[in-house]
Amino acid sequence: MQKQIEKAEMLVEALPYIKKFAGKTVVVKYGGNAMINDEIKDQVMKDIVLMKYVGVNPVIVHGGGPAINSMLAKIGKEAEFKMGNRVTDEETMEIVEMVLSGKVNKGIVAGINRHGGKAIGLSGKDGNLILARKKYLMDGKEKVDIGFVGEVKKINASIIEDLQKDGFIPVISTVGVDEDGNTYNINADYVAGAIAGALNADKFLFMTDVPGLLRDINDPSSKISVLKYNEAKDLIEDGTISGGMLPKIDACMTALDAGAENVHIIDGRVKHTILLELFTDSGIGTMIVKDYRIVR
Ligand SMILES: Nc1ncnc2c1ncn2[C@@H]1O[C@H](COP(=O)(O)OP(=O)(O)O)[C@@H](O)[C@H]1O
Ligand SMILES: CC(=O)N[C@@H](CCC(=O)OP(=O)(O)O)C(=O)O
Repeated sequence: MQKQIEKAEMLVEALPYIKKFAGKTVVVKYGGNAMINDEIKDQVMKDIVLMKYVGVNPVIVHGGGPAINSMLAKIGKEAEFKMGNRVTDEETMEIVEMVLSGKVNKGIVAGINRHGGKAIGLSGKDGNLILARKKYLMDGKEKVDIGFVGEVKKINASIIEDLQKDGFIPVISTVGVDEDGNTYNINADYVAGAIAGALNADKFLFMTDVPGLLRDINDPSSKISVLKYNEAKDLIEDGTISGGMLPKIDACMTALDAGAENVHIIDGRVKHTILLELFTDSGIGTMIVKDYRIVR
């Protein structure tokens, strides 16, 4: 009996947090590296369903880099990245679309629905949700062409809002399209940031494979709990923020600039990390706050 009472008390403790987020939009970027463990993945699906049941409106934007890499390996093709972007030729684009908008997207949709949620899967092509244009990298003053890689031109947020009104949980793969119907591969972090901004999300969560932003990447205890804009600039310049963390920090700032509130990088390998972040006072991960804008 005592155990049951303790469980009931835990639920009651969550009440103020549940009230705080009821009716609010929470954008979750679910990174490919956070999806690797099936057991944790199933818990994430349950957490998302629970969020919806207590009145929160989750929007899931997912990656799937590791799944793309393993499909490329199966056809004997090596993955190549430049400044965090996959070099995407025509054949790679086909694989990216099959893996992200097919296997990964439908896997998440089925996982949520299996636990009683009402998820609907979309790619950026559905209703022109993610209008894109070709992205070039800059190497000094030189433009570098990396193929069918895109950047977000516009998010048609009304599609997401309509689905939310009808009680659906939108699950979005980050394959974009331009006005001529060309397909683009877009880094999921950037899309998630643009969507969180376009929806004025009340909370934007990055689920990845580190405890948060680390001062020393080899030391999990060096986690930075709160990161301000001006500090981010220094940490980028001194190389502390590198690789896959760069687009995340960039996307956090884009989302904050566009009107999102409460942006966090959290560890997707930890059980119930979303629930911990939303419904308890345990300060997990790294919160990114806006003080003043980085000029770079
Ligand atoms: N300062 C830092 N703190 C934490 N992680 C960092 C940092 N700089 C670079 N990273 C890298 O960023 C990675 C997360 O990005 P990424 O691999 O793209 O994951 P995801 O698939 O979740 O998008 C970490 O695994 C880590 O290797
Ligand atoms: C252009 C570009 O790099 N696109 C990414 C899209 C998937 C992604 O971002 O997945 P994660 O979130 O798991 O890293 C890619 O092809 O890997």
